[in-house]
Formats: sequence, C-alpha cells, structure tokens
Amino acid sequence: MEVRVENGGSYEVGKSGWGKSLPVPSIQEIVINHGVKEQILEKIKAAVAAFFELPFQEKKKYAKAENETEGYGQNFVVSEHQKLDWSDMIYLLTLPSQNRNFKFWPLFTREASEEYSREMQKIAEELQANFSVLMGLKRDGLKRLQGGELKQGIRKNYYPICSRPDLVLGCSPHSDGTSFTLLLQDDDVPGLQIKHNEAWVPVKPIPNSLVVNIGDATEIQSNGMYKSIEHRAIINEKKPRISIATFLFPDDEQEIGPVETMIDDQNHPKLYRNIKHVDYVREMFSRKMEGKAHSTQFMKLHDK
Ligand SMILES: O=C(O)CCC(=O)C(=O)O
Ligand SMILES: [Fe+2]
Repeated sequence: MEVRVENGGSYEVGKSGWGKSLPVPSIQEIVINHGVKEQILEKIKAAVAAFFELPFQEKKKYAKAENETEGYGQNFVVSEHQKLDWSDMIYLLTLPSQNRNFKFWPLFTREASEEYSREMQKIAEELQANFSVLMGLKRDGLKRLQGGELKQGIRKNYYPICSRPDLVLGCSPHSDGTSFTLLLQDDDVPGLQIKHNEAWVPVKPIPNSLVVNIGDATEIQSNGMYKSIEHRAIINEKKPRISIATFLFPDDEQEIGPVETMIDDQNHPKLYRNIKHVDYVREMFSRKMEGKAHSTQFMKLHDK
C-alpha cells in the first residue's frame, strides 16, 4: 500500500482542498505544494545536522532539565529499566515568540529555526482553517475556540546508524498529542512508518514534502472523525537520519472536547470527554510511548 499523496491541493481550500483529499477517517497527508522555498528547508536541515554532529559536551550545553520538555535530551523516560529510543533530539517551544527560551537555541541554528518556524505557522493557519471547515465551523472556528493562535514547538530528531536496526526503534509507536504535526523528513533515508490496518506501512520520503500527521486534539475535537495517526520511526543500518517535527497545539488553559458541530445525539453521540489541554499533556508525558490506544483511549466516554 502507498500512502496517499495529494499534489498540493491541500491548503488551497475549496479547490482540491482538504475536504477532498482527507479521506474520512483520514490517515495522513503529504503536502507537496506548500509554498515553502526549498532553500529554507535545506537551511534548517543543514543546521540540524550540524547541531547533532557536535561533540556530546557541546550539545549538553542545551540539555533539558529533568521534568522539563524543552532542550536537548530524551522525553518519555519513566524508568531506568526502560529500553530507550535510538535517537538524539532537541525540542524547542517556538511560538508564541515571547515564550522562546533562547538558552536552548544554539546560536548558529537560530536564524534557520526562526525562518522555518514562521513558514510552518503560515501553513498551520491555513490547515487550521481547513480543519474548521471540515468540522462544520467557519474558517476561523477552531481559532476562536482556541482563543487565538495555535502554539508551536519544534522537535529535531537525529537517528544514528545501528548495526542491528532490527533490535531498536528510533522513535517508539505513538500518536502526537497535538492538533496536528508537520513533519519534514530526510529526503534520502526512509524511517517513518504509520500503522494502518494493524500493519506498519513505510512513508516513503518525497523530497521537500511535508507530512501532516493528525494529532490527538483533532481526534477529540472532531469527535473521532479525524483520527490521530499512530506512527514510529525505524533505524537505518548505513545512514543516519534526520527529521524535524513541528507540533501545533492548543493553549495550556484551553479546554478541548468534541465541537458541537461534530456531535448529534442520534448518529454521532459525544465520544470523548473534555479536558484542559495542559492536563492532557501531563497525562501523556507521564507514560512511555506505547502506541496510540494509550493516548486517546483514556479520553473516551465509553470504553470501546
Ligand atoms: O522521525 C520521524 O519520522 C518521526 C518523528 C516523530 O514522530 C516525532 O518527533 O513525534
Ligand atoms: Fe510523532
């Protein structure tokens, strides 16, 4: 099976837009004509590669504090007996810009990260407007519910080579606890896989494309119509791999729950409870990444 590719339409709403290209229930989208200059994508990839190639001592200067998510180092580590992902990563909160914590931003990556963050936000706004329309709201519907812009965080992943790739995973199975995620993959080295009909399906990299992964908040807000996508990353024996995940998510204080337009008592009863986004995230980070059922299941009103 090939993951569906929609040439661009995507965020030119109403033309070949999301209404058409997102099957219901959606699995995943790949956006090609996103309008971001190749040069900006190349620049961020080069900056990320340069960062991860630094000696450990240098990278450690950006280390995250225990119990914090921002900075260099692994998240979702809940026990010292846990098998860790075969990866290196740095996570930064990028928007709103007043929340930027520059002590975690390596100076030589700053310009590339700022530029990239700005471009991703333009796409995110357009996607959010499209999701609003798909959920029966006006274009600004989700943004209003949201009380403003989506927040943005960027996680840069580096997967070193491993002589026994069959024994490790780069990124354990999970769905993102976001509204949605824009993923820039390495052009040459495959690694991303999505779960579809109980099988792992590779998502072949298409140069300069962005993969849109639906996150848990959208699943909940759409009352289960647009399901978050379970995914993982595998390791390559010969080449290291880079990926850059831009997470778009609601404000901490925002309550997320199925939007009114997606509920109808007869055919589409409310399936998920409401929760403050910050509580959702707290719950998510207290667990290991163990697949998707783990993430949205606890939000279901009825256990099925
Ligand atoms: O490296 C990948 O392709 C996936 C990364 C990912 O899922 C994440 O950072 O949330
Ligand atoms: Fe992910």
